[in-house]
Amino acid sequence: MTGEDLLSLDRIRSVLTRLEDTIIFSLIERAQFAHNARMYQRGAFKELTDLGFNGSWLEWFLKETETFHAKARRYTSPDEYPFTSDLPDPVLPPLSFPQILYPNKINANPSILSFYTRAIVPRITPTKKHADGIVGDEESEDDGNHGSAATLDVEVLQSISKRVHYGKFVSESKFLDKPSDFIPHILNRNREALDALITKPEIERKLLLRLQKKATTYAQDFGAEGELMVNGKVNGSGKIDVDGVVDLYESYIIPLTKEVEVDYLQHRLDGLSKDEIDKLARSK
Ligand SMILES: C=C(O[C@@H]1C=C(C(=O)O)C=C[C@H]1O)C(=O)O
Repeated sequence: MTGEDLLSLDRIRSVLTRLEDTIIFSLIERAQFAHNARMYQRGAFKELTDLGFNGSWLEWFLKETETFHAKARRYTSPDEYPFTSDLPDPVLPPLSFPQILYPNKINANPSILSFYTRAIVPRITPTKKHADGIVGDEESEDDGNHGSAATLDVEVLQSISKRVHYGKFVSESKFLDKPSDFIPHILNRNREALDALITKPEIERKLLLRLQKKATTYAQDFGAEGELMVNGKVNGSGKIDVDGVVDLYESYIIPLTKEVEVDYLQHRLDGLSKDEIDKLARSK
């Protein structure tokens, strides 16, 4: 596949569509376990502070998992971004990937980790509604499955991270399609104009409709039995908060993908001479 094929917007969008399934299925799996709020609180596990690690249980899981994956050269791939900083070098020589993206250091994972632990996990995990109708408190919302739940959290986070950072490929594709549209706004550092250029409302609308259908179907066909609270009421039919999946995309994943697109474009001319920029602007 040539660099041009790899940057085909249709091909890139088909990868984004496929990642919807990965994200939904990993959310369904995570939703089988309790919120386990302690897992996201720094210093909540004495076993970790005794080891000298002051982060949360999930941050420790990410560090341990990503340390191994880094040694296996996972993060030399242009579509893989770690949540953990200061990872070891790969034990294998890096694979040679075609240089498709313009060199950049954009990593949106801190934002992804924050919205996932604060807004998504509490919403998609079961809230026990006790016989007296009182929703469970933090203590009762812990099923002790801290290893299984964190393993699934890492899977969800890795799939959301891949999806959001694919915004770089989207931006490179749109930029090369019409550099003259973007260059004036990059030079003027006009984020608003760049955001308007990359935003495709119809694509977003169709995506959210498709997502609603997928999440409903998958939840009915693949979710485990169980009553979950959705917006404060027991949702006996669904096995995952379908509205929560759509909201995840509408309120977090799409806006963050577009932020990555604009961040990428803002640095797309870094290091180029005036002549090189003028040549790009004249090309299309
Ligand atoms: C990803 C794209 O860019 C933007 C972001 C989208 C998203 O995150 O789903 C969808 C359309 C655009 O507003 C695209 O054009 O496909």
